[in-house]
Amino acid sequence: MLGVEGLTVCYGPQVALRDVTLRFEAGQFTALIGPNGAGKSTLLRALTGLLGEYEGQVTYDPGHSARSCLCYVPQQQTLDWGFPVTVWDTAMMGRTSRLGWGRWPGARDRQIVADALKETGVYDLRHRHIGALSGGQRQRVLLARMLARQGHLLLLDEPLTGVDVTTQEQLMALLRAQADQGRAVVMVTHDLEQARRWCDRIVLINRRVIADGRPDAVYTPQNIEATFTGGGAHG
Ligand SMILES: Nc1ncnc2c1ncn2[C@@H]1O[C@H](COP(=O)(O)OP(=O)(O)OP(=O)(O)O)[C@@H](O)[C@H]1O
Repeated sequence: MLGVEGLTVCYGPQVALRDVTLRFEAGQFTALIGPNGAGKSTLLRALTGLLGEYEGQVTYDPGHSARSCLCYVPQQQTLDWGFPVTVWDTAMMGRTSRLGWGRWPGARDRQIVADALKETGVYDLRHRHIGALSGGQRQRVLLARMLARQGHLLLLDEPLTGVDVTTQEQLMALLRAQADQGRAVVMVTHDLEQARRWCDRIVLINRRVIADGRPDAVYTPQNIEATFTGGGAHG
Protein backbone atom coordinates (compact mmCIF):
# COMPACT_ATOMS: atom_id res chain seq x y z
CA MET A 1 0.00 0.00 0.00
CA LEU A 2 2.86 2.35 0.89
CA GLY A 3 6.59 1.91 1.16
CA VAL A 4 10.15 3.04 0.66
CA GLU A 5 12.81 1.39 -1.48
CA GLY A 6 16.51 1.92 -0.98
CA LEU A 7 15.84 5.05 1.08
CA THR A 8 18.97 6.90 2.15
CA VAL A 9 18.66 10.27 3.87
CA CYS A 10 21.51 12.55 4.87
CA TYR A 11 21.43 15.84 6.74
CA GLY A 12 24.71 17.32 5.58
CA PRO A 13 27.40 14.82 6.60
CA GLN A 14 25.00 13.03 8.99
CA VAL A 15 23.44 9.80 7.65
CA ALA A 16 19.93 9.53 9.14
CA LEU A 17 18.82 6.47 7.15
CA ARG A 18 20.81 4.09 4.98
CA ASP A 19 19.28 1.91 2.27
CA VAL A 20 15.95 1.28 4.00
CA THR A 21 13.36 -0.81 2.16
CA LEU A 22 9.99 -1.33 3.85
CA ARG A 23 6.43 -1.86 2.74
CA PHE A 24 3.33 -1.20 4.84
CA GLU A 25 0.11 -3.07 4.13
CA ALA A 26 -3.58 -2.40 4.72
CA GLY A 27 -4.87 -3.97 7.92
CA GLN A 28 -1.46 -4.02 9.56
CA PHE A 29 -0.46 -2.16 12.74
CA THR A 30 3.31 -1.61 12.68
CA ALA A 31 5.53 -0.16 15.42
CA LEU A 32 8.80 1.55 14.46
CA ILE A 33 11.18 1.21 17.40
CA GLY A 34 14.71 2.48 17.85
CA PRO A 35 16.85 4.76 20.01
CA ASN A 36 16.86 8.57 19.83
CA GLY A 37 18.30 9.74 16.54
CA ALA A 38 17.68 6.37 14.81
CA GLY A 39 15.86 8.01 11.89
CA LYS A 40 12.29 7.05 12.82
CA SER A 41 10.78 10.53 12.35
CA THR A 42 12.81 10.93 9.19
CA LEU A 43 11.26 7.73 7.84
CA LEU A 44 7.73 8.95 8.63
CA ARG A 45 8.43 12.30 7.00
CA ALA A 46 9.73 10.51 3.90
CA LEU A 47 6.49 8.50 3.75
CA THR A 48 4.44 11.71 3.90
CA GLY A 49 6.40 13.27 1.06
CA LEU A 50 7.52 16.10 3.37
CA LEU A 51 11.20 15.31 3.13
CA GLY A 52 13.22 17.50 0.81
CA GLU A 53 16.12 15.47 -0.49
CA TYR A 54 16.74 11.75 -0.37
CA GLU A 55 18.00 8.82 -2.39
CA GLY A 56 15.66 5.97 -3.24
CA GLN A 57 11.92 5.91 -3.73
CA VAL A 58 8.70 6.39 -1.83
CA THR A 59 6.01 4.24 -3.40
CA TYR A 60 2.21 4.30 -3.19
CA ASP A 61 -0.11 1.77 -4.74
CA PRO A 62 -1.96 3.00 -7.81
CA GLY A 63 -5.12 4.80 -6.78
CA HIS A 64 -3.63 5.76 -3.42
CA SER A 65 -1.88 9.11 -3.37
CA ALA A 66 -0.39 10.72 -0.32
CA ARG A 67 -2.66 13.71 -0.90
CA SER A 68 -5.93 11.85 -0.52
CA CYS A 69 -5.11 8.94 1.77
CA LEU A 70 -2.48 9.88 4.26
CA CYS A 71 -2.92 11.09 7.85
CA TYR A 72 0.23 12.20 9.63
CA VAL A 73 0.26 12.87 13.37
CA PRO A 74 3.59 14.56 14.18
CA GLN A 75 5.20 14.65 17.61
CA GLN A 76 3.12 16.85 19.87
CA GLN A 77 6.01 19.12 20.83
CA THR A 78 6.69 20.05 17.19
CA LEU A 79 3.31 21.82 16.97
CA ASP A 80 2.39 25.39 17.95
CA TRP A 81 -0.17 25.01 20.73
CA GLY A 82 -0.44 28.79 21.13
CA PHE A 83 -2.20 29.02 17.77
CA PRO A 84 -5.63 30.58 18.46
CA VAL A 85 -7.95 27.72 17.52
CA THR A 86 -10.40 25.54 19.42
CA VAL A 87 -10.49 21.78 19.77
CA TRP A 88 -13.36 21.70 17.24
CA ASP A 89 -11.43 23.83 14.70
CA THR A 90 -8.39 21.60 15.03
CA ALA A 91 -10.36 18.41 14.39
CA MET A 92 -12.15 20.14 11.51
CA MET A 93 -8.73 20.78 9.90
CA GLY A 94 -8.58 17.01 9.31
CA ARG A 95 -11.78 17.35 7.30
CA THR A 96 -10.92 20.54 5.38
CA SER A 97 -7.51 19.15 4.43
CA ARG A 98 -9.42 16.31 2.81
CA LEU A 99 -11.93 18.56 1.03
CA GLY A 100 -9.29 20.74 -0.59
CA TRP A 101 -9.28 24.42 -1.48
CA GLY A 102 -12.55 26.24 -2.12
CA ARG A 103 -14.83 23.58 -0.60
CA TRP A 104 -16.56 24.32 2.66
CA PRO A 105 -17.45 21.66 5.20
CA GLY A 106 -21.12 20.67 5.28
CA ALA A 107 -23.40 18.85 7.73
CA ARG A 108 -21.79 15.48 6.98
CA ASP A 109 -18.33 16.88 7.72
CA ARG A 110 -19.54 18.34 11.00
CA GLN A 111 -21.00 14.96 11.92
CA ILE A 112 -17.71 13.22 11.12
CA VAL A 113 -15.80 15.70 13.29
CA ALA A 114 -18.28 15.31 16.16
CA ASP A 115 -17.98 11.51 15.94
CA ALA A 116 -14.16 11.71 15.90
CA LEU A 117 -14.14 13.95 19.00
CA LYS A 118 -16.52 11.58 20.78
CA GLU A 119 -14.44 8.55 19.86
CA THR A 120 -11.32 10.13 21.31
CA GLY A 121 -13.18 11.43 24.37
CA VAL A 122 -12.73 15.19 23.88
CA TYR A 123 -16.16 16.21 22.50
CA ASP A 124 -17.00 17.99 25.76
CA LEU A 125 -13.85 20.12 25.33
CA ARG A 126 -14.72 21.15 21.76
CA HIS A 127 -15.08 24.88 22.55
CA ARG A 128 -11.79 25.03 24.44
CA HIS A 129 -8.65 26.68 23.10
CA ILE A 130 -6.06 24.00 22.28
CA GLY A 131 -3.48 25.86 24.38
CA ALA A 132 -5.59 25.18 27.48
CA LEU A 133 -5.39 21.39 27.20
CA SER A 134 -3.26 18.84 29.02
CA GLY A 135 -0.74 16.71 27.13
CA GLY A 136 -3.10 13.73 27.05
CA GLN A 137 -6.01 15.87 25.87
CA ARG A 138 -3.85 17.35 23.11
CA GLN A 139 -2.93 13.90 21.93
CA ARG A 140 -6.60 12.94 21.80
CA VAL A 141 -7.35 16.03 19.71
CA LEU A 142 -4.57 15.11 17.27
CA LEU A 143 -6.06 11.65 16.93
CA ALA A 144 -9.53 13.16 16.42
CA ARG A 145 -8.12 15.28 13.60
CA MET A 146 -6.59 12.12 12.13
CA LEU A 147 -9.90 10.21 12.36
CA ALA A 148 -11.81 13.12 10.81
CA ARG A 149 -9.59 12.94 7.75
CA GLN A 150 -10.68 9.34 7.12
CA GLY A 151 -7.46 8.37 5.36
CA HIS A 152 -6.19 4.87 4.74
CA LEU A 153 -2.58 5.38 5.81
CA LEU A 154 -2.07 6.53 9.38
CA LEU A 155 1.43 7.64 10.38
CA LEU A 156 1.90 8.57 14.03
CA ASP A 157 5.06 9.88 15.66
CA GLU A 158 5.13 8.95 19.35
CA PRO A 159 1.38 9.40 19.89
CA LEU A 160 1.55 8.18 23.50
CA THR A 161 4.06 10.72 24.80
CA GLY A 162 2.66 12.68 27.75
CA VAL A 163 -0.38 10.42 28.00
CA ASP A 164 -1.42 8.58 31.18
CA VAL A 165 -1.49 4.77 31.19
CA THR A 166 -5.28 4.42 30.99
CA THR A 167 -5.48 6.82 28.07
CA GLN A 168 -2.58 5.04 26.37
CA GLU A 169 -4.53 1.79 26.42
CA GLN A 170 -7.63 3.52 24.99
CA LEU A 171 -5.61 5.12 22.20
CA MET A 172 -3.85 1.86 21.36
CA ALA A 173 -7.24 0.10 21.15
CA LEU A 174 -8.42 2.88 18.85
CA LEU A 175 -5.40 2.45 16.56
CA ARG A 176 -5.76 -1.34 16.62
CA ALA A 177 -9.39 -0.91 15.52
CA GLN A 178 -8.26 1.35 12.67
CA ALA A 179 -5.94 -1.40 11.42
CA ASP A 180 -8.67 -4.04 11.86
CA GLN A 181 -10.93 -1.87 9.67
CA GLY A 182 -8.36 -2.16 6.87
CA ARG A 183 -6.12 0.85 7.37
CA ALA A 184 -2.33 0.71 7.40
CA VAL A 185 -1.18 2.08 10.77
CA VAL A 186 2.50 2.92 11.36
CA MET A 187 3.49 4.26 14.77
CA VAL A 188 6.81 5.38 16.22
CA THR A 189 7.08 4.35 19.86
CA HIS A 190 9.66 3.74 22.57
CA ASP A 191 7.44 1.29 24.44
CA LEU A 192 8.49 -2.24 23.44
CA GLU A 193 6.01 -4.03 25.66
CA GLN A 194 3.01 -2.02 24.53
CA ALA A 195 4.00 -2.55 20.90
CA ARG A 196 4.25 -6.29 21.52
CA ARG A 197 0.71 -6.40 22.89
CA TRP A 198 -1.02 -4.30 20.23
CA CYS A 199 0.98 -4.46 16.98
CA ASP A 200 1.19 -7.18 14.31
CA ARG A 201 4.61 -6.12 13.23
CA ILE A 202 7.68 -4.52 14.75
CA VAL A 203 10.43 -2.81 12.78
CA LEU A 204 13.61 -2.30 14.81
CA ILE A 205 15.56 0.50 13.26
CA ASN A 206 18.81 2.30 13.88
CA ARG A 207 19.55 4.17 10.67
CA ARG A 208 19.09 0.83 8.92
CA VAL A 209 16.50 -1.88 9.48
CA ILE A 210 17.79 -4.28 12.13
CA ALA A 211 14.78 -6.60 12.26
CA ASP A 212 11.27 -6.70 10.85
CA GLY A 213 8.50 -9.16 11.66
CA ARG A 214 6.10 -10.38 14.31
CA PRO A 215 6.93 -9.16 17.83
CA ASP A 216 8.00 -12.52 19.24
CA ALA A 217 10.32 -13.17 16.29
CA VAL A 218 11.87 -9.70 16.39
CA TYR A 219 12.44 -9.30 20.13
CA THR A 220 15.61 -11.37 20.47
CA PRO A 221 18.49 -10.24 22.71
CA GLN A 222 20.74 -9.91 19.64
CA ASN A 223 18.28 -7.67 17.78
CA ILE A 224 17.63 -5.51 20.84
CA GLU A 225 21.35 -5.11 21.45
CA ALA A 226 22.08 -4.29 17.80
CA THR A 227 19.31 -1.68 17.85
CA PHE A 228 20.02 0.04 21.15
CA THR A 229 23.77 -0.18 21.54
CA GLY A 230 24.41 1.59 18.26
CA GLY A 231 25.52 -1.52 16.41
CA GLY A 232 22.84 -0.81 13.86
CA ALA A 233 24.17 2.58 13.00
CA HIS A 234 27.44 1.39 11.61
CA GLY A 235 27.02 -2.35 11.23
N1 LIG B 1 16.30 18.87 9.91
C1 LIG B 1 17.42 18.25 10.33
N2 LIG B 1 18.63 18.79 10.14
C2 LIG B 1 19.77 18.17 10.54
N3 LIG B 1 19.77 16.99 11.17
C3 LIG B 1 18.60 16.39 11.40
C4 LIG B 1 17.36 16.99 11.00
N4 LIG B 1 16.34 16.15 11.35
C5 LIG B 1 16.93 15.10 11.96
N5 LIG B 1 18.27 15.24 11.99
C6 LIG B 1 19.24 14.26 12.54
O1 LIG B 1 19.01 13.03 11.89
C7 LIG B 1 19.08 11.95 12.83
C8 LIG B 1 17.74 11.20 12.84
O2 LIG B 1 16.74 12.06 13.38
P1 LIG B 1 15.23 11.59 13.58
O3 LIG B 1 14.48 12.74 14.18
O4 LIG B 1 14.71 11.02 12.32
O5 LIG B 1 15.42 10.41 14.66
P2 LIG B 1 14.34 9.71 15.61
O6 LIG B 1 14.63 8.25 15.56
O7 LIG B 1 12.96 10.12 15.25
O8 LIG B 1 14.75 10.27 17.04
P3 LIG B 1 13.86 10.55 18.39
O9 LIG B 1 13.49 9.20 18.95
O10 LIG B 1 14.82 11.27 19.26
O11 LIG B 1 12.67 11.37 17.98
C9 LIG B 1 19.43 12.58 14.17
O12 LIG B 1 20.83 12.46 14.36
C10 LIG B 1 19.01 14.03 14.02
O13 LIG B 1 19.83 14.86 14.81
